[in-house]
Amino acid sequence: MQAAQVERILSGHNACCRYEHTSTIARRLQLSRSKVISPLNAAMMVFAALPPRSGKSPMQNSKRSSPKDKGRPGEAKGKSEKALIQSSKPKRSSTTSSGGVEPAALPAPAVASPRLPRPVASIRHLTSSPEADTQLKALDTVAIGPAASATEASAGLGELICGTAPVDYVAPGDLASKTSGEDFATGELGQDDDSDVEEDGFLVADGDVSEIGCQDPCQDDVQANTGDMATEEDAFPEIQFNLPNPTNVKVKTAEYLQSCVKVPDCPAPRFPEFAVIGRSNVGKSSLINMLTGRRDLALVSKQPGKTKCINHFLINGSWYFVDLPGYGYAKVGAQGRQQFDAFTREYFKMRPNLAMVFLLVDASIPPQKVDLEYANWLTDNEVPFTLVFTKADKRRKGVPSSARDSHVTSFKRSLLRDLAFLPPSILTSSAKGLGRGELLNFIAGLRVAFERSGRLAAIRQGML
Ligand SMILES: Nc1nc2c(ncn2[C@@H]2O[C@H](COP(=O)(O)OP(=O)(O)OP(=O)(O)O)[C@@H](O)[C@H]2O)c(=O)[nH]1
Ligand SMILES: [Mg+2]
Repeated sequence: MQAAQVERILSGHNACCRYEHTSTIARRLQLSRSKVISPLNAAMMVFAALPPRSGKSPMQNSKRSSPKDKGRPGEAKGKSEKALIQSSKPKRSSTTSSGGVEPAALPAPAVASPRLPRPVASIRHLTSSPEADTQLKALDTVAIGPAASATEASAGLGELICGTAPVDYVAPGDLASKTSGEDFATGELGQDDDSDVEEDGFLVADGDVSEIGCQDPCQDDVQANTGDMATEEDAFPEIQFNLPNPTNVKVKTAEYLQSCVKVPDCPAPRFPEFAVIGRSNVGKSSLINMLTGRRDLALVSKQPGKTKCINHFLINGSWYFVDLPGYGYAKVGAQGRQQFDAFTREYFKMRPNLAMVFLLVDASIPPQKVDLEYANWLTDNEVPFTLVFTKADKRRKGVPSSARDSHVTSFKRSLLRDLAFLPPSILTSSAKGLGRGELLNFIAGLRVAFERSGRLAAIRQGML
C-alpha cells in the first residue's frame, strides 16, 4: 500500500480532514503561542498524520474471534486471566553475574507500530527556551476566555471532523431517568478500598478516606461544583472537539467478547475502539459498567489489580469498549507490573482501530506523578486521549468538597508544564452516573468522525 494511495482513500472519505506531519503542527502551535495562544490554530489541526506506513498491519494476521466466544473476562478461550498472562511470559531468563536470576526481556512487538492518522488530542511543548518558560508561567495567570477557547476551537474542529449527527443518537432525556446512579453502580461502588493511594507516584497507606454511598446527599454538591469547575476549565488551553449536539446515545446491547494479553489476539479491528486506562483502582471497570448500564459487565473489585488482561466488550454490535489492567499497583510485583505495562503500551501503539483512549484520573486525590507521566507517554506516542476524572462523588473526612475541583485543576496545571494544549476532559462518578451522557455523546461523535476519517474503511479493505 503506497502512502499516496492511503492518502487518497482517506481524503476521499473525509475531504475536510487535513493530514499533516505532527511536528509541523506542533511547530505551528508553538509559533501561534508566542504571539497569542489561539486555540483556533490548534483546532484547525485535528487530524495529524505521519506518512502512512506501507505494508500490512499485524492485525490482518490476527486471529478473529466471534461474539459467540463468550465467557467472563479472564476466562476467554477457556483460559483464566492468570493462565493467559503465564502463557505470555517470556520463557528465557538469564543468570546475573551475582548469581541471581534476572527476568528475561519481554518479547519485542512483532513489527513497529503502524503510523496511522489519528486525532490529535494533546500537544507537547516542543522547545524548552526561556521564552517558552515565560509563556508557561504566564499560563497559570493568563486566562483564555471562554469565547476564545470554546467557541473558536469548536468552530475549527466542527468543520474538520464532523458534519452530521450519528445515526444512533436518541432524543435528549432518553436516558435521563436512569441517571440516579443506582442503575449504573456496580455492587461494590462506594466501598472503595483506599488502603493504597499513591502520593506523588509512591504507594502510601491512606486511612483517611470518607466512604460515600449512592444515597449520599453530596450529589447536589457535586452538581453545584461541576458548574464552578467548568468556569475554571475555560481558563485552560484545552482542545475541544465540536461533535454533534444530541445529549444522549443509547447502549442497547453490551456483551463481553474475550480477554487476551497480546495485541494480535485482539478481535478483528473492524469497529472503532475505545479503551480505558489509569492507575489500579481508579475505577476503569466501574466506568465501563456505568456507561453500558450493566452492573457486572466488567469485573470490579475494591482490591486493586483486578483487571489483568485486554478485555473486549462489543457495544450495540458496532463499537468496542476495552478494559485494561491498571498501572502503579505495587503489590502486583515488579515483573507483573512490567508485563501489564508492556502489553498495554504495545496495545496503544499497535491497535489500528483505536479511536480514543480514556485516561482515568482519580479526582478525589491530588495529582499523581504516574498519571502525569502516563499522559506524557500517550502524547509522545501520538495516542489520542481524553482525561476522565473519576470518583467525583468521593470526599475525605474533614476535606471540603471543593478539594475535588482543586485536584482536577492542579492536575491540569501540572500537565500544562509538559503540554501546550490539554486534551478534552470529563468529570465522572460511576457511583452517581455523573458524566454518563456527556461521555456517551462524546464517544458517539468520535465514532462518526472515526468512520469518516476513512481509517476503518482502509482497515476493512486490508490496506492498513
Ligand atoms: N466512591 C466511588 N467509588 C468508586 C467509583 N468508581 C469506582 N469506585 C470504586 O473503586 C474501586 C475500584 O473500582 P474498579 O472499577 O475495579 O477499578 P479499576 O480501575 O478497574 O481497578 P483495576 O482493575 O484493579 O485496575 C471499587 O471498590 C469501586 O467500587 C466512583 O465513582 N465513586
Ligand atoms: Mg478493572
